[in-house]
Amino acid sequence: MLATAKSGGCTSSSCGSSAKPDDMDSAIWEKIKDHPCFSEEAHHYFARMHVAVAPACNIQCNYCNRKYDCANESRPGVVSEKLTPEQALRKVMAVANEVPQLSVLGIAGPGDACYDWKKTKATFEQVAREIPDIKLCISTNGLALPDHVAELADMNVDHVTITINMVDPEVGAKIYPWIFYDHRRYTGIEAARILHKRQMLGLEMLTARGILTKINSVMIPDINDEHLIEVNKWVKERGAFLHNVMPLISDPAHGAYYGLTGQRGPNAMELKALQDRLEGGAKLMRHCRQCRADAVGLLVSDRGQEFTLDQIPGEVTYDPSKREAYREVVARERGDHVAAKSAATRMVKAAGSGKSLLIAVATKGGGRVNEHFGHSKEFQIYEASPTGISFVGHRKVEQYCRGGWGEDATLDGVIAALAGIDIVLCAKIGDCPKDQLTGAGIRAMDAYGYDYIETAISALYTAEFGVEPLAATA
Ligand SMILES: C[S@@+](CC[C@H](N)C(=O)[O-])C[C@H]1O[C@@H](n2cnc3c(N)ncnc32)[C@H](O)[C@@H]1O
Ligand code: SF4
Ligand code: SF4
Repeated sequence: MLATAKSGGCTSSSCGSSAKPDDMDSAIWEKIKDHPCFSEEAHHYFARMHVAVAPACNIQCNYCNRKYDCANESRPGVVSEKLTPEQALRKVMAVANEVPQLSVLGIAGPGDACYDWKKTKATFEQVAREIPDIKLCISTNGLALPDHVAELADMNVDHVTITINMVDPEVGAKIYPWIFYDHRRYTGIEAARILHKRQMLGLEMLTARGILTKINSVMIPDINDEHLIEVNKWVKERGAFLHNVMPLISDPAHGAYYGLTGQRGPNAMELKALQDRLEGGAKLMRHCRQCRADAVGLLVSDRGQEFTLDQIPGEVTYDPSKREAYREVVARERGDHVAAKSAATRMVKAAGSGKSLLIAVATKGGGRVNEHFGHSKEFQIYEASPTGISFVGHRKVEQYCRGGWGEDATLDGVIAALAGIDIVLCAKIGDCPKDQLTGAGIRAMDAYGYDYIETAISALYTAEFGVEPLAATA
């Protein structure tokens, strides 16, 4: 639960605070307020799980090879075991009993949820009967999507992700070697043209039904990076709710075409630079973790390996009590956090400094600086600037400290992953890693351990630029 919180509860300053952005429609807020992917704010509190019931796919992307599987590997398309809808139901109930943060069930392959439709539909129908309040979510390449939009609406699927990497078939032909559509295989420009038309049609149909759509785009340097500006315009015009520009993951060991031919992915700063250029267009998602098709838990930590079928009892009965109790705690904590956040933003703006800071935060959820430096498998990246405090992404790292000891080689990797970062905030850090970070030009501090992230950043920002912190009141 939120046991790491230093303070909480419904303080007088926070009572009645709502996390709903002022410019957001209440009906939309109701749909996203506990969806960790559709709301950055919600991802500090709520968890998703994917069930790998849809292995078949109707297209080939040059970056995807679903045959390669590794339990330690966290990337899309990877799973340890494929499930039948009945096994998936058992797993969802077992997870719901153990992970109180669970709010969303997604089907993200490992192939395509709309192409492997019968299993997707059977899974959703069975789960919705047992756990009616769970949100249902799918991820698709869009080719088969228009055939199923009406059924998605009937099943109350409020959230759909379409992967759209191009709106120009010339670009598409460099990403997709073939598609399988209407009982035959298409290649080259013709394949990309059909895929493009189906993706646009699917998006328009979802928008017409009020289903929230997130667009995933894989950023592939020199193939579609500049072109994603055009993609962002097209999807915004057709009502996309979010645009998630994700980096290509490319490694020859994964066996995908791009990895084998040396196509590189972007580094963290290149990704951020493109995302910054896209600001002002379709709203960006910057907190995607590119999860496995069997991921479980808060986005910050994948607990999927705790819930393989051999660890789940043969019969499971859903008990809603833990999820209900957690929601009550979150409702209180969240109001407190919102009030703290707006006070922090005011402080940063009032500092009147023209400068920016890039800050890496070690956290295990709840919106607080509450993870030890050496235990972190990722850092959440925030930018404090004259416009306020914003979440700008995350950097995955190898856990530096295992069993009380830190490996120098691992620390070198962590430092490399933190390139461009000014300050690291964590709950605890030893002298040795702190000195090495300092040597690399990155300051690390644990003075703000267990504070809300934004509260810590505002105190740091004002201290940094020589302005007295303002009273954190409304
Ligand atoms: C595995 S796919 C499953 C859903 C569906 N077939 C699709 O492509 O949207 C989930 C997401 O992972 C992305 N993905 C797969 N392999 C990737 C890679 N090597 N690098 C970055 N993203 C990748 C896909 O583009 C898609 O957005
Ligand atoms: S559509 Fe999805 S599952 Fe199919 S090849 Fe592309 S990334 Fe992989
Ligand atoms: S891959 Fe991204 S959008 Fe999908 S569940 Fe993970 S964080 Fe959410």
